[in-house]
Amino acid sequence: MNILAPVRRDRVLAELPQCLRKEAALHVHKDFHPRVTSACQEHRTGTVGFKISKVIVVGDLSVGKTCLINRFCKDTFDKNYKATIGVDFEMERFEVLGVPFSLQLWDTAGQERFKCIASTYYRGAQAIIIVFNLNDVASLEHTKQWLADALKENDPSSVLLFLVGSKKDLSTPAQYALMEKDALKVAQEIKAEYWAVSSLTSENVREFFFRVAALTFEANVLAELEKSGARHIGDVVRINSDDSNLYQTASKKKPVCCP
Ligand SMILES: Nc1nc2c(ncn2[C@@H]2O[C@H](COP(=O)(O)OP(=O)(O)OP(=O)(O)O)[C@@H](O)[C@H]2O)c(=O)[nH]1
Ligand SMILES: [Mg+2]
Repeated sequence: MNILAPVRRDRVLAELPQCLRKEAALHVHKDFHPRVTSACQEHRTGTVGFKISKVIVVGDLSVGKTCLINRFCKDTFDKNYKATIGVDFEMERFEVLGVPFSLQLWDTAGQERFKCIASTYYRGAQAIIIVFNLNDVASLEHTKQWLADALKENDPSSVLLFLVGSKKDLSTPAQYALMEKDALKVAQEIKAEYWAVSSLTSENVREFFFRVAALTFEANVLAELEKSGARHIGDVVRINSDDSNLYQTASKKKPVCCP
């Protein structure tokens, strides 16, 4: 008997959500990898349906990490700043191509004095979301350090990276355009997918988390297929091997940001 409540209707993904900017995307395929689609149709997704994927959210203090998670998970927004002390987490259940899939979203503290507690929770992440404030260029500059710290505890060759500009509602179109230019450069450098969101207005929040869920799911199923012997039938699974993968040529083994 399944004791878990059914997945909410608005957490069902039947198609691959698209990236925000093609210049800085993890990949630009229109659909899920064909091997993933067929594995889901044929119920060959192994343990993926039972797994919980860990996603960590890092970035400077007050950039809006907690608000971003709360907007998606609870559809709430608090205009008062309450610093996260250490870490907090939320569970989100999805259904992707008919397969249940769960994300554990770890909200970490940006304040220096809580950082050492928070960093002990970085390990085992399948995706890292680095948040900066679109109205504060220093917070963008600090993203590389946040990433370097998070990667010390994780495998850079398999973790998915997202660079998220927050508080989009506070910038004028001209200011946004300027900041976006710099942010796209950073995203390309660190091989992250770029997003811009507003937790106040909800702009792109749902689209962003759906993309995180979809890409994490896809990577999990491909890894599962590879593990279950895809190599034996001469059909090697390589997530980064397709032409339309923007970041295919550079090795992900050693990100630019890491010493
Ligand atoms: N206008 C606007 N304000 C926002 C937005 N997101 C967050 N804020 C405000 O920014 C402040 C900080 O937000 P938090 O989500 O608590 O920031 P945080 O990154 O979790 O901060 P730490 O927990 O200290 O690391 C709060 O006053 C929020 O109301 C947004 O999209 N638009
Ligand atoms: Mg917080």
